[in-house]
Amino acid sequence: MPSIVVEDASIEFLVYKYQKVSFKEYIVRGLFRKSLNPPVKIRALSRINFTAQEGERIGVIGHNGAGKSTLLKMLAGIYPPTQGRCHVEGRICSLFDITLGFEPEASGWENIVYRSYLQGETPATLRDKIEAIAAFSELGEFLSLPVRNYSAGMRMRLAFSIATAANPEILLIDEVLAVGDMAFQQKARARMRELMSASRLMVLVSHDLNTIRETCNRVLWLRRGEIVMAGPSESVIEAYTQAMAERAHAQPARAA
Ligand SMILES: Nc1ncnc2c1ncn2[C@@H]1O[C@H](COP(=O)(O)OP(=O)(O)OP(=O)(O)O)[C@@H](O)[C@H]1O
Repeated sequence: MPSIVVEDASIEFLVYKYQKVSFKEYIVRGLFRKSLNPPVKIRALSRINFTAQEGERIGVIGHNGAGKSTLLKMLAGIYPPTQGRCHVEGRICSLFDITLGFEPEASGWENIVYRSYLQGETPATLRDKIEAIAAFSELGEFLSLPVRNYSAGMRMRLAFSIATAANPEILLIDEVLAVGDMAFQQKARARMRELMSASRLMVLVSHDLNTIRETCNRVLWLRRGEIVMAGPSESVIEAYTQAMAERAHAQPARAA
């Protein structure tokens, strides 16, 4: 049975202020015996606790930089927690950063095969799906060409067609994807809806509160890496919108 258990999990990133240290900086900082490029700690998630079981549809909301994508990446196993524990049981499909990691010199067909294997397909299961993936992408003859020749939209179509062909137990989605042109977007939205209703556990990050309201039964509201509130979608969204309204109201007053 798919499940998620997150216990006291935190994630910290160490970032360096400068990508390169200029000669001037080298001299000035050397003069004052300061470290040339000291690392800065960014605490993206702080002591997160939550569990999710089969049948749950969890929405994650919050301001820019609140830690939503980091939470999703932790669940996908991309960022392990630097403290605490994150245990996810079940086959995962991650719908974010989907165009990363294509083999540019390989053809569209070859990329379908490589990626599908990474998603857990076997030669036997892929045999039944490969034509459907190709047809959904509508890339036709282009599938025989190296992916480096594709436009950004074509790459997105291919990535989306492959990623959504999996039958995951756990679906992790960051924002609603804008994929390809208008006609393809309609098709993609329908495919997303099918996937969402077929998945047994879903976590959706979005700024679109209507989408969250329509799709999720539980919501986590994050602020500066912490959970401010967790509970039934309607009550968390209401509290969040109220906090946003108060904030918008307070800002002009402060500026005045
Ligand atoms: N790979 C990384 N290296 C360093 N810092 C990072 C990294 N990824 C995220 N952060 C930092 O972690 C914090 C949370 O970022 P995150 O992308 O999770 O926020 P978010 O809520 O998804 O924001 P948005 O709504 O803008 O997409 C930010 O301060 C960000 O700068």
